[in-house]
Formats: sequence, C-alpha cells, structure tokens
Amino acid sequence: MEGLVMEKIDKSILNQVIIPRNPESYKGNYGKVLIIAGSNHFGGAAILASSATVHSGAGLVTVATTPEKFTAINTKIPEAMTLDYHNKKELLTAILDNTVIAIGPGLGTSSIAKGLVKAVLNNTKTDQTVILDASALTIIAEEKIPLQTTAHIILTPHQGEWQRLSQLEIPEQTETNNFNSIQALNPDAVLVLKKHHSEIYYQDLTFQIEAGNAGMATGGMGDTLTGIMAGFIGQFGYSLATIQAALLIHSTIGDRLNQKHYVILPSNIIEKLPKYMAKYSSQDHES
Ligand SMILES: NC(=O)C1=CN([C@@H]2O[C@H](COP(=O)(O)OP(=O)(O)OC[C@H]3O[C@@H](n4cnc5c(N)ncnc54)[C@H](OP(=O)(O)O)[C@@H]3O)[C@@H](O)[C@H]2O)[C@@H](O)CC1
Ligand SMILES: Nc1ncnc2c1ncn2[C@@H]1O[C@H](COP(=O)(O)OP(=O)(O)O)[C@@H](O)[C@H]1O
Ligand SMILES: [Mg+2]
Repeated sequence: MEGLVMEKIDKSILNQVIIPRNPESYKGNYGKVLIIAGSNHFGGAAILASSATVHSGAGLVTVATTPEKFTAINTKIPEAMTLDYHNKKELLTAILDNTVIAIGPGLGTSSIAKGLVKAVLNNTKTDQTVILDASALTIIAEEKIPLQTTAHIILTPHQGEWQRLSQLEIPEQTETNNFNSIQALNPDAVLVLKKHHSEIYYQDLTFQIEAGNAGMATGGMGDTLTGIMAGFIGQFGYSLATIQAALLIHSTIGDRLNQKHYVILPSNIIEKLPKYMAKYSSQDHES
C-alpha cells in the first residue's frame, strides 16, 4: 500500500485497446458474453446491459433472464439470444460456455437471484471473467458470499453498494480504506468504484478517470457500463488496459453528449459506441 498513487487514466488508452479488426475474423473471435440480468420489475436493466454489450462489439451475447422479459429483449436487441435463468441445466451450460459473465443488473435479491450468484461463483474458472454489479453485489454483501472463483473478478459498485460490501460509510471511502477493503474481500479482484471521477483498484495500483458528469446521473447508466465492460473484455481480452478503456469510453461519450444535452440517457451512450470505437481505432486519430 505504501507508495500508492492514484494515477489519472489517459485517453490514449482508448487507441491502445480499440484496435482495428483483422479482416480474416468472425464473431467467434470477439467473445462470448453471458449477461445474467433482469427480473419482473427491472427489465430495462437487462436490455441496457445487453444492448451495451452488443454495441461495444461482443461477438455473441446471451441474456439469461426471466421469460416474461424475452419479448422485450428480443424486440429491443434482436442480436442477443435469451435463456431462462430458472432452467438450472441450461444456465450451467451457459456459465461454462461463455468467456465473460456479467451478473446483477436488475436481478433483484430474490432467492432465485441468490442462487444465480452462487452458481456463477461456484462454476467459473481461470480464463473466464466475472463482472459483479448491482443486485449481485447487494446479495454478496447480505449473504456474505465469499469471492472464491478462480476466474478474473471485477466488481462495479456505486458508493451505496460499496458501503454494503466494505462496511465503509461514503465519507470513509478513501483510497487507503478502499484498497484495504478490496484486498480483504479478494486481493485478485478488481474494484471499479463508480462515482464522479470513478476509480479502479487493480492489485496494488489505483487509477481515476477525469471524465464523466452529473448529466450521467440517470437510472441505467451503471447497467450500461457493465455491458460495455463485458463487451470490451469479450473482444479485447481481460487486462487492466481493457478495464480502463471500458470505464473511460463510457464517460468520454457522456461528456461529449453533455456539451449539448443537460441529461444523458444510457441508450444515447449505447448508440454512440460503434462510432466512437471507429474513431479511436483509426491509426491517425488524435485524442
Ligand atoms: N431500468 C431498470 O431496470 C433499472 C434497474 N436498476 C436496478 O435496480 C436495482 C437496485 O439498484 P439501485 O442502485 O437503484 O438501488 P440500491 O442497490 O438499493 O442502491 C441505492 C442505495 O444506495 C445508496 N447510494 C449511495 N450512494 C449512491 C450512489 N452513488 N448511487 C446510487 N445509490 C447510492 C442510496 O442512497 P439514497 O439515495 O437512499 O440516499 C440507496 O440507499 C439493481 O438491480 C439495478 O440494476 C437500476 O439500475 C435503475 C434502472
Ligand atoms: N455526477 C456524476 N459524475 C460522473 N459520473 C456519474 C455521475 N453520476 C453518475 N455517474 C455515472 O453513472 C453511473 C451510475 O451507476 P449506477 O448507480 O450503478 O447506475 P444504475 O444502477 O442506475 O445503472 C456510474 O458509471 C457513474 O460513474
Ligand atoms: Mg447500478
């Protein structure tokens, strides 16, 4: 912890991570992502997360959700496949088959949801990435579920969720306290703490973005980040740089929209993703 310096994330990370595609490639080269999300009251979260994953370039996206939401998801985001998360056999097959699994947006905290979180943590392995967000984090905090998978783990709490997990009141969420808390939960897990100027805790390194604005304080904005994170890791691979780029592009697009829009809708960020990714992937781009 000594010598911990919170480094600012430079926009050049976007050019570094978002590379031009190999012409001889196909959807199988860009990641298989499973999004376990949504419940009766929170269908939108599943739509936003999966739509963000598709728009950020994941090759194949499956949404495990409640069947009541299939029609809405298939209508809004026909590129994504759907799976009933009550079907244990199909769910387990999907957990084993996908390289990136994001769980939590709109999931709620029912006993079904608790079982889903445990199923993911118990059945994922090295080379997979598990992104834990929203209700998954609340469940882990309430049930004191250990983060014991050998997969890469990324936690994306807002400050209220981080308080539940770390027991740190928001004014106590200092760099040192956050570092000690994530180390205690699982020293290999990455903490992406969402706030104004969000922070990343990765091993003994800490980073902060300088992008993002209060126009982004709209329900579904974090669900959208989760989808982008999943899409980026699916296609560019798990690395610190990929995590940084996913976090930064979300707020960079948000800042650009904020120049002309007082309020930013998560779906507005999602629709801009392909355009911004083209911009950052071009070799002659000046950031
Ligand atoms: N369209 C949809 O389907 C949507 C579905 N959604 C889904 O809803 C589910 C519940 O998630 P959630 O985040 O809305 O509520 P919850 O977990 O109770 O946390 C709120 C508590 O934390 C506190 N708090 C402190 N700091 C905070 C901060 N910076 N940001 C936020 N809160 C902060 C806050 O304090 P208070 O505001 O009361 O002072 C309150 O006590 C989850 O599955 C999510 O994915 C949403 O994504 C919206 C769109
Ligand atoms: N004032 C702000 N400045 C910068 N970013 C913000 C601000 N308010 C919200 N955000 C961003 O919006 C997202 C909110 O996440 P979250 O609370 O999980 O949303 P939801 O659960 O409704 O999808 C985070 O990425 C956060 O950094
Ligand atoms: Mg959230």
